[in-house]
Amino acid sequence: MHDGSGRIAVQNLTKTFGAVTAVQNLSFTVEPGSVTGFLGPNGAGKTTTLRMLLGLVRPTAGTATVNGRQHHELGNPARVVGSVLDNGSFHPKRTARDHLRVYAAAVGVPDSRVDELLGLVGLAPAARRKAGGFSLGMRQRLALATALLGDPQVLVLDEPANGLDPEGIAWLRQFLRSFAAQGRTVLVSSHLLSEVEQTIDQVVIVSAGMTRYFGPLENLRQGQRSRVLVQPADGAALATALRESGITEVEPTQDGRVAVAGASLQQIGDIAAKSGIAVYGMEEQKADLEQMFFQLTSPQYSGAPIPGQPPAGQQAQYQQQSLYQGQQYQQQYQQQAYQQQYQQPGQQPQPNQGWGGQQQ
Ligand SMILES: Nc1ncnc2c1ncn2[C@@H]1O[C@H](COP(=O)(O)OP(=O)(O)OP(=O)(O)O)[C@@H](O)[C@H]1O
Repeated sequence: MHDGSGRIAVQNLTKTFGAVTAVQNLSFTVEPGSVTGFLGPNGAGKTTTLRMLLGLVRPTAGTATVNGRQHHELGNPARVVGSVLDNGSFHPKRTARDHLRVYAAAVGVPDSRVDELLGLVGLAPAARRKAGGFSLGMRQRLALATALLGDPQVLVLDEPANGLDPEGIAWLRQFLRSFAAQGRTVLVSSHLLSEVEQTIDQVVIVSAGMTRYFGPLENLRQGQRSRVLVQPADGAALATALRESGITEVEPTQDGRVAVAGASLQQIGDIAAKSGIAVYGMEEQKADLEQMFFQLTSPQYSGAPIPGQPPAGQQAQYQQQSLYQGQQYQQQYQQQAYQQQYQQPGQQPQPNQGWGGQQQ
């Protein structure tokens, strides 16, 4: 028997297709009661992972389970996990209603459920139209209705916003949130953070078939706190003055400015004025989650070592959550770039770089 938890657990999952490693030692968990985004660029291995979770592809190594069981062990899987992996597998001559009735019979639910779901996904007016003439967005809605027939505890959707109009996207967002609010589990893939950012509360980020981050989206946001870039006459003196005032997140930037986190423009200006340090400019940099996402996933394209990626074979321990880790790797990466910049012939560190040895 499965454990009924609604938990998705992916452990050390690997899939190779000949010479192509689509998924490499991937580990993450998805808890019930939340909407989890499964994010990564094209070709990152999202669909392959979901297909392994749904028993459509056999893993080369590792496991992907729902309720502690692999898909083929779930009994009547449609009652446990509903999924939309593609939206084109309808008999083109069959009406939406007939399509759902065929599946309802297979799952073992009454026809009344079909009409209920047609209404829920907004397809009631098109119930007697043939699916072959449906738009992409209508096919998405029909696919979702099919996934929901068995009233599953877990919903797995691959790029569900594809083809939906803005109204459809807003509806889907609302629907997924209320589904999760009932204590159910939602895993939804996308290659665009902006597309799912308002829907999800947890996130799994993959790149080149490997887990880059998983945990609350909020942690990722906090890691991208706003900061103020200050152009002072004397960076070292400003850093000292700020630290003496209890503002400790201060570091020099590559362009000779001072980056300050955890303080407002006004606070910094007041401290500088009190200490007699001239300030020629201040700029507030807002947190940019998209940028963070891009930094986490872009090495897939560049072939560069992935910051935050543990050495091969240690990914199971990498696991999650720690944005702190992510930040560390990011900083390490930035520092390397910084060092490389000044290692180039003819370039010297600027005089106000690295003061106080405080850069973290
Ligand atoms: N059946 C297959 N045979 C060979 N290679 C495959 C197969 N399925 C997937 N791949 C390869 O595995 C890698 C991951 O593909 P996958 O479709 O899982 O990525 P994805 O993250 O879902 O991408 P997208 O956002 O573009 O859908 C790609 O390099 C892809 O070409």
